[in-house]
Amino acid sequence: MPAHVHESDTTTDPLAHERAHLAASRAALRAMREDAQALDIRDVTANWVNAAVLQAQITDRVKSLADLTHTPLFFGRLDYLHVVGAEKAEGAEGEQFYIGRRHVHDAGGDPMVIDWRAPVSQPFYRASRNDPLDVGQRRRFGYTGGELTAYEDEHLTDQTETAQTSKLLQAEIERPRVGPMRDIVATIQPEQDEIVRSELGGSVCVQGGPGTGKTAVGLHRVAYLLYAHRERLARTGTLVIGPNRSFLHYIEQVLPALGELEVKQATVDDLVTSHVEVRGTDEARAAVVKGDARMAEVLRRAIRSHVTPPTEPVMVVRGSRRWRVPAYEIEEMVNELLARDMRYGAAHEALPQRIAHAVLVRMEEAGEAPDDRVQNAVARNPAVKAAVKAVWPAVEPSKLVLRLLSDPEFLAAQADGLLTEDEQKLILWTKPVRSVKSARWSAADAVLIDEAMDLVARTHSLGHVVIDEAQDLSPMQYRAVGRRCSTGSATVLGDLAQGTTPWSTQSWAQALHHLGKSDAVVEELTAGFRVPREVIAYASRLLPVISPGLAAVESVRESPGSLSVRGVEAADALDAAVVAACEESLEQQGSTGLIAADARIPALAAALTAAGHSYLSPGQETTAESRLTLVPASLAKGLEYDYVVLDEPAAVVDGEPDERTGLRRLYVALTRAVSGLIVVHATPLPHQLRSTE
Ligand SMILES: Nc1ncnc2c1ncn2[C@@H]1O[C@H](COP(=O)(O)OP(=O)(O)OP(=O)(O)O)[C@@H](O)[C@H]1O
Repeated sequence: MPAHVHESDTTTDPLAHERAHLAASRAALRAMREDAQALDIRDVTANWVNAAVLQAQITDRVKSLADLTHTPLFFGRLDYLHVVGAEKAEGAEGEQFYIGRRHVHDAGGDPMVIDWRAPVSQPFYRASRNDPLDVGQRRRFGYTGGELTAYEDEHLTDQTETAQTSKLLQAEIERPRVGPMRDIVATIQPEQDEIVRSELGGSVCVQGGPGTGKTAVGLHRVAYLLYAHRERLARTGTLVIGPNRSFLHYIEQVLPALGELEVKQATVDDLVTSHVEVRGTDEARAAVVKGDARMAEVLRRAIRSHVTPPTEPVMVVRGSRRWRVPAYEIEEMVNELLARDMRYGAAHEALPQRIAHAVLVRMEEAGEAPDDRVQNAVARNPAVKAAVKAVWPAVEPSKLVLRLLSDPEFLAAQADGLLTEDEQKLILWTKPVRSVKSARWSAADAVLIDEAMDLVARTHSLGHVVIDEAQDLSPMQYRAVGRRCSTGSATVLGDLAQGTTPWSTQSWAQALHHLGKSDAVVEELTAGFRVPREVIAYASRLLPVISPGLAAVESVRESPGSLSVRGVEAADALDAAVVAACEESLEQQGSTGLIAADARIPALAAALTAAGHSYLSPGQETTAESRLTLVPASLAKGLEYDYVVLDEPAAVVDGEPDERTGLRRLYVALTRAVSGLIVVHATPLPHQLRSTE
C-alpha cells in the first residue's frame, strides 16, 4: 500500500479537522499577541532605562508573534504511539503534535503548535520505517497561497506500506524561485537535520556539491542553536559569513522568517577592514603569499622584534629616596613575559607593574609600608615609562604591517627561513609609502593588520560563526575568522570543486587547522536539491579536472529539467542568440539568470537594453514583474535561478588566471539552474565539457 496523498475535494473533507486546528491555532496566536501588546509595564519598572529595555523586548515579542499569511503556522503532524517521555507501556495513550515555525499555545497553556526545533519535533525529520522513533504516523501538509489544501501520510510502523519520495517535498523543490532564498523548515532531510541539530560545543564542516543545501543547512543550524542555547548565544553573539554583498542580500530573509532577527551577517572583508580603508589590489601571486599561514609567524616575529633586552637599570626617585632595579632583573621580567606567550599589548601593560612591584619590595625591605596606590604611582613614574618604552614599546599594528611591506631589510630579518627571497620581493611595495592613511591597502593587507591586532590584543570571540563558501578563504582569512570564534564553535560550509581563488582550500583538514578547529567533524552532503539530473551530469564532466576524487551530486529532482547547448556559427551572432535564449526562458514561470564572463557583461547589457529588456543585478530581489538578472560569473556563487542562460563558456574559463580556476568558475556557472540551462557559444566549448568519457 503506498503512502497517501489527500486533496481537499470531498464533502466528507478529511481536511476539515486540520483546517479547524489551523483556524484555532491562528486565534490562539492572535490571543498571545494581544496579551503581549496589553502588558502594562508601568508598575513593574523601577526606572526609565528598565522601562525602555522591557518595552523593546515586548515590541520584539509582538513582532515575532505576527501571523504571516504566506507562512503556514504548521506544516506537519506527528502521531506518537505512546505518551512522550513516559515508559512505552502497553496501552499508553499516544499524543499528537502539530509542527510549525513557532510555538503556539492555547489559553490554558497547552501547545497547539510545537516549534520545529523542540526535541519532540525531531522525529518529524528523522523517523523512518527502520527506526520509527515511537511515531505511528507522520503527516505533511500542503498549502496553496496560505490555504491548507493537502496532506500526505506515512504509517511508519506499517511494514506493508512502501516508502516513496514525498510529493510535497518534490513540489517544494520544483517551485519557482522568485524572490530571496526561503527557509526549508518543512522539508529538511534526515542527513541535513543531523547537521542542523549537532551540538553547539562542537564545530562542523560540511563538504557538499552545488545545491546540496549547505547554505540552507547553515542558516537552519543558527536558528536551531539560538533556540537550544538562547541565553548563551544572546550574550556571546552569532555571525554568518558569506562571500559578498549580493549573496548576503539573497540569504538575508531566511533567519527573520524563522523568527531570528538578531543574527549578524558579514563578509570576511567587512570583519577586517574596520581599521584601514581598502583601496588597492594585489597581483594574484602576491595575494597568495600574503594569505599564507607562514605570514602569521612572520608577523609574530616582527612584533616580538620590538622587545629589546634592557641594558640600563631603572632608577626611581621618590621624595628624598632613590630606588634602583638592575637591568638583569628587568631582563628576567621580560623573559618571563615572553615565555608566557601573552598578547604583546597585555605584556606592555604588565611590565610597568612588574617593575613597580620590584621597587615596592625594596621599599618594604627598607622598612616602608607602601600600598597599591604607591605601586600604581611608581608604575606611572617617568623613569619606569621610559624603561618600558625602550624595552617593550607600544606597537601600532597597521604601522607594523606597513614597515614589513615597505622595508626590505626588516622583512628579510623577520621572514628569514620562512619566505623565500622571491616571495619577499613579491609582497614588498614597489613605491615608497609615506603613511598608514595614504597607503593603498589591499584586502589581503587588511587581514595581515587584523592578525597583528590580535597579536597586540585578543580579538573578541563570538559564540558561533557560520562560514559559507569557505573554500575560497585563504589560510590567513581562516585565522581571522577563527579568532572570532576562539572560545565558541563554527559551522564551515563549502565545496572544494567550487574554489575559485588562487589560494582556495585544498583539504578541509588544513582549513580547519588554520581556523583553530581541527577537532571539527567533517560531514558530506551528496543529494542535490537544485540542479536537474541532466544538467548536473553535464557540469560533473568537469569534476575529474577541477577536483579529482569528489563524487558527483545525485540530483533528487524527479522532473528531468532541460539542457540545451547551442553553437552559433558567427561570433557577431552570439549576442542576439543569447538574448533570444533569455526570451525563451522568460516565457516560462520563475526567474532567469544570464551568466557570463565579467568581461562580457557590458556587451550583453547593451544587447538586452537594445532588445527592450530591463534586468537586475545579482542581489537585487527578483519579482513577478522583474525576473531577469544579468550575472557576472564572478558573482554567481551561491545564487540560483529557475532558468539559466550561460554565455560563452570559453570566455568564463579565460576570465581566470589559470585553466583549473577557469573550469571551476564554469562549474559554478553551470550549476545555478533549477529547471533549465541553455548554453550558447560561438567559440568551441572547453574540451572537458565536450567529451563524455
Ligand atoms: N531539504 C530541502 N528541501 C527543499 N529544498 C531544499 C532542501 N535542501 C536544499 N533545498 C533547496 O535547494 C537549493 C540549494 O540549496 P543551497 O543554496 O543551500 O545549496 P548549496 O549547497 O549552498 O549550493 P551552492 O554550493 O551552489 O552554494 C535552495 O533553493 C534550497 O532551498
